[in-house]
Amino acid sequence: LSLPSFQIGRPLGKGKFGRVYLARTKTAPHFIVALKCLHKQEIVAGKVEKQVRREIEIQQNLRHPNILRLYGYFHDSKRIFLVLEFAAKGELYKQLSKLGRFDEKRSSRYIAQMADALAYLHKKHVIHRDIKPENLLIGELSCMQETKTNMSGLKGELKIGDFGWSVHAPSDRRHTLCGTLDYLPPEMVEGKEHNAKVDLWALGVLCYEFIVGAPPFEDLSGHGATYKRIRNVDLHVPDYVSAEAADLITRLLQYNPEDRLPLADVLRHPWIKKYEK
Ligand SMILES: CC(C)CCNC(=O)Cn1cc(-c2ccc3c(-c4nc5ccccc5[nH]4)n[nH]c3c2)cn1
Repeated sequence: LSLPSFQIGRPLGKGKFGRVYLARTKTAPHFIVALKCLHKQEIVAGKVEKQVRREIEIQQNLRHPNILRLYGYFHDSKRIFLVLEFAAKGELYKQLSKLGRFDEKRSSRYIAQMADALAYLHKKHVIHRDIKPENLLIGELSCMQETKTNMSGLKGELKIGDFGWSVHAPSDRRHTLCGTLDYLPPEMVEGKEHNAKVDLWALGVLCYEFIVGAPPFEDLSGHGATYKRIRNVDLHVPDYVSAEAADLITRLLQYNPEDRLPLADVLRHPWIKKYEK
């Protein structure tokens, strides 16, 4: 695996440490991949060498349909190249910005896929800690998967695209900084120690944002106001949201991490089961 074996295509986006390009292997079978180029001196300057090694280590060992694959990596004197899975339908948050919000069927299927991926991660003692629309991609469903997993009529399947990826796309809806604020649970806002249940809180925030089109505690008057709303779990569910969806959101957005609905129960929740067929 090395650079000359790839034909490089258009840029797909800018990650935190570098750019991502559409790429294809020169020899048959022609694999389409997302090739991410990291600059070594940026990693050294950013003192993130250990973090990048750890993220590569983690992502290389993960195998789940809703987690973006890292097929491998190679480097030359100045750069590290990550050979990542190509998600055919691109970045989820662009679809969310375009549509404003998703209907409950699509939201339910996406939340079920996220719960499945998080259950897999937690079993491997990986806490994601950064679940938000900017880190999610939408893949292509093969016709086989379409039938097998009853995802008929769904627009592709979700892929958690990062373990350290933030896009600085110009059209991003929110300033990257406060975007990260919206998904923080009370225990992290209050600087207490946290565990895997932070992902349950984030799943609740994600579910709300899919259906409503904005995160539940967003307060454009500033960080302090958002912190306060998170700490007070100041949640207002609009009345167009179905009772089952509101029930799942409320059971996840619990101040006390121990009170949050476990992933196994999320996957059995009526709002998830009702769209499974
Ligand atoms: C920090 C590093 C060591 C961890 C490894 N993970 C990443 O680098 C995370 N990452 C994933 C990407 C990424 C970005 C975009 C895509 C795409 C993609 N498909 C598209 C289709 C249409 C329009 C845009 C698209 N982007 N597929 N796979 C991707 C992968 C960028 N950074």
